[in-house]
Amino acid sequence: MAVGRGMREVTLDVVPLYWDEAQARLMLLDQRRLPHAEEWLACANAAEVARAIREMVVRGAPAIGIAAAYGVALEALALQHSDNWPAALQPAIDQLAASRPTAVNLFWALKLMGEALQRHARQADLPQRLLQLAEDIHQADIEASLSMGQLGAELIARHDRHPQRLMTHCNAGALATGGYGTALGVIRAAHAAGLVECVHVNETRPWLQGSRLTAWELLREDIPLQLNVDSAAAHLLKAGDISWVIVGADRIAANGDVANKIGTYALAVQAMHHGARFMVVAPTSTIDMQLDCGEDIPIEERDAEELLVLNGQPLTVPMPVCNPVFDVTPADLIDVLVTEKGIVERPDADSLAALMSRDRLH
Ligand SMILES: CSC[C@H]1O[C@H](OP(=O)(O)O)[C@H](O)[C@@H]1O
Repeated sequence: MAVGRGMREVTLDVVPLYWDEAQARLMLLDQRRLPHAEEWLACANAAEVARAIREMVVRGAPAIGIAAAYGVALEALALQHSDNWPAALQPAIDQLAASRPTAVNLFWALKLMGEALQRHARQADLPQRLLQLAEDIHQADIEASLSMGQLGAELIARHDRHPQRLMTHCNAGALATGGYGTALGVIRAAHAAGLVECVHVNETRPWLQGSRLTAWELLREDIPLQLNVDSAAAHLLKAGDISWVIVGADRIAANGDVANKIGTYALAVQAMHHGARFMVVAPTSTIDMQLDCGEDIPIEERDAEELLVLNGQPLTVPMPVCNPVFDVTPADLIDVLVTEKGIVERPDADSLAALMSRDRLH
């Protein structure tokens, strides 16, 4: 899939979801099966999309928002001849909103779809308009990732033009977005510019987004990596030869605090202590200007089974479990935020407000 309206053509090796025009279905690459199998799930309505989000068939803040947008379009196509059309769509939107609580992109996309629904409620082609909006949201996300990749790689080059050792956490790659990726988008662009000696990939327990998803993406493109257990990150940073820790985000509060995969906060403290720069890469659809600070971000708790069972096999015996799957990194631990609207050094409330008032760079 080649993309890039008015931008350099980039071939996207991995796209985690697409609209199947012939079947009128949303196709999702089942990320629970990767890297061992590439299986696609066809979604016919909003309930199936909501379940796929909840069960992490599709995951990653931007990808969740895009999938939810297609979910609204799917439901509109299914309900367009029902009695109380288009009011009948609201339960589906509510069901999608209830699928996962932390990634604000989900609510951002549903808000856009809801506004379009109101604006075009009396149009006979309302379902087609909603589908076009979902496709536009998807395309805009890909273009945002391409822009952020370039901006982040140029920033890395400004600090040091030699090949460098980088570290990433979880999966903020093509699989977490509409394609190309946020943190991995920067790593892809940096690798293309000859700036990557090695990517240290944190396995990211318990769901293993690093060892199963990020590693799968990097191996496919021959981007050099080394996998490590999460608890080795501090030891690796202590050696002093990792120049950047680069991560994605699920929700960024108005003061610059960042919610991301559990373990990100510890990584930011370790990076600060050992002199590695900390880069967060996220489209502005991840910024929640309605939340003053990170302590207000809802943190998802997932099932105990994620810690106790792996691939259907018990890892240990049943016991009480605490499984928060996100944490909040205070803005003062973040060296730079890369968005499609530009770069913010040392993000805070003022610089984020200024960023959000900017137009997109291109
Ligand atoms: C580009 S956003 C990716 C973001 O989402 C991941 O969470 P999950 O796999 O639970 O959806 C993780 O926080 C990544 O940084």
